[in-house]
Amino acid sequence: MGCCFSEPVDFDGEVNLYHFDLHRAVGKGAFGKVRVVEHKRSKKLYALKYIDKARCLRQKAVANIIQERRLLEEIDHPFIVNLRYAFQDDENCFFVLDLMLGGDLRFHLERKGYIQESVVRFWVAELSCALEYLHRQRIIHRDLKPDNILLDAMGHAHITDFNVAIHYSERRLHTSVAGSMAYMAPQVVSKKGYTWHIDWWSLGVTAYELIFHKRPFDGRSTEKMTHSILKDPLRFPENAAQRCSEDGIAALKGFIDRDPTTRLGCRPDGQGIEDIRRHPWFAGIDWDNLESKECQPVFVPDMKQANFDVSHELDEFLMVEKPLTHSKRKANPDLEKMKPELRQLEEQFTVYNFTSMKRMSYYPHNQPIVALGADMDNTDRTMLAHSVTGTVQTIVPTATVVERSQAGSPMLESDDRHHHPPLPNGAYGHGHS
Ligand SMILES: Nc1ncnc2c1ncn2[C@@H]1O[C@H](COP(=O)(O)OP(=O)(O)OP(=O)(O)O)[C@@H](O)[C@H]1O
Repeated sequence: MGCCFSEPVDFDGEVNLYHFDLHRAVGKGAFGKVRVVEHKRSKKLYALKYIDKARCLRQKAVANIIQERRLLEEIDHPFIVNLRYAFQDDENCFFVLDLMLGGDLRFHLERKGYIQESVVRFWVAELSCALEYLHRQRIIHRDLKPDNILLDAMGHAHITDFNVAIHYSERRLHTSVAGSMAYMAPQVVSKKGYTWHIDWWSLGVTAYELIFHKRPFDGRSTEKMTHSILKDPLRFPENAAQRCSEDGIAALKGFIDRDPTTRLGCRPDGQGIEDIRRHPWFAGIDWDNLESKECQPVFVPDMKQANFDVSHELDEFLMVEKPLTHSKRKANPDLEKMKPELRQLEEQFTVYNFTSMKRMSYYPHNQPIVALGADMDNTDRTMLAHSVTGTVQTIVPTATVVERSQAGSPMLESDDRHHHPPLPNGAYGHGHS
């Protein structure tokens, strides 16, 4: 959808939606859509995630959005979906993120039925680098699962969705229940206190699910699920040997270890990544080239078809949902007259522009991390030509709609931020679908 606003765009002023051309919708989040955008001056492609302020207020998620915005500002890593710009208009808050045209792992799992061990091993290696980096930045993701891992057009894996991520400190353990139940570590569900070790458990559960298309712990109610996570022995399907090598099974057992002091990746000195690098499952990984994205991914997404659920844009096409349009901000909004949460968004969801602002760390001893750059290479541009062309008004679906099974809605029972009302199933969350 091109901009019909005739005034020239002020690229030297603060970044806003007029700096971008809007293309296809590629995903749907809890508070709005995700669509491909092109920066009008640099011609680079990004993903625009927009958050409907009114919906965000109704679901009492303002603090989460601001927290996500702040955390993303501190992060820049090759295997993380990095923030490039942030801004707001009167209706929405916007995140402009690295574009991932390869789809999320839930999509691929549903499409394929299960994922080959060698593919999962490669992703786990890349994701291990990202997790080690996050933990060094003192961030716990808390919601690692196939839905929150996105592939770029080449097939490299990236962590996204920092909705319930938090900073940790050595001084206290967290007790809030946050994340998606099936992937929660025993230390989360038991409420006895946890820190960054929990992300390695979730990575293990994710890898298990991708290989066997089955989760290791399950239960129809919160109680049964909690019991399963705390007590059920880790079992593997009967045909496990056909899908996974002994080294692979050993690595899964290493990550899905109830004891965080012996869990793979969790050495007390923070050097657990060394144990992963040395683990026989990863023997074939060239770790030095891996982090610089010089290793060829084992699975390359098929870019001739859409790697996302195309029904998202049908909502707009059929006018079920209002399409996103460029709109000018009201000059000088009266903060005094605003609802407190709206005012908080107005004041705290500040503008971010990676080209002019250094990555901020809220921890003084951490050096600011210089942005790595968000170059969209020619491969991505070609992919766009194949799969993301067209404007929202003229879009017709080009691929079969794949049913996405929900992996359990993310939930947050917060002592870290604010309280969220219980969902009908008794879990706590902010109404994610
Ligand atoms: N950077 C990106 N590039 C391409 N697609 C993306 C990108 N970010 C998100 N998407 C797509 O949009 C979907 C929703 O995004 P995301 O999970 O970040 O939203 P959310 O509001 O946090 O939603 P939820 O918490 O319900 O998962 C993703 O599952 C993915 O398919």
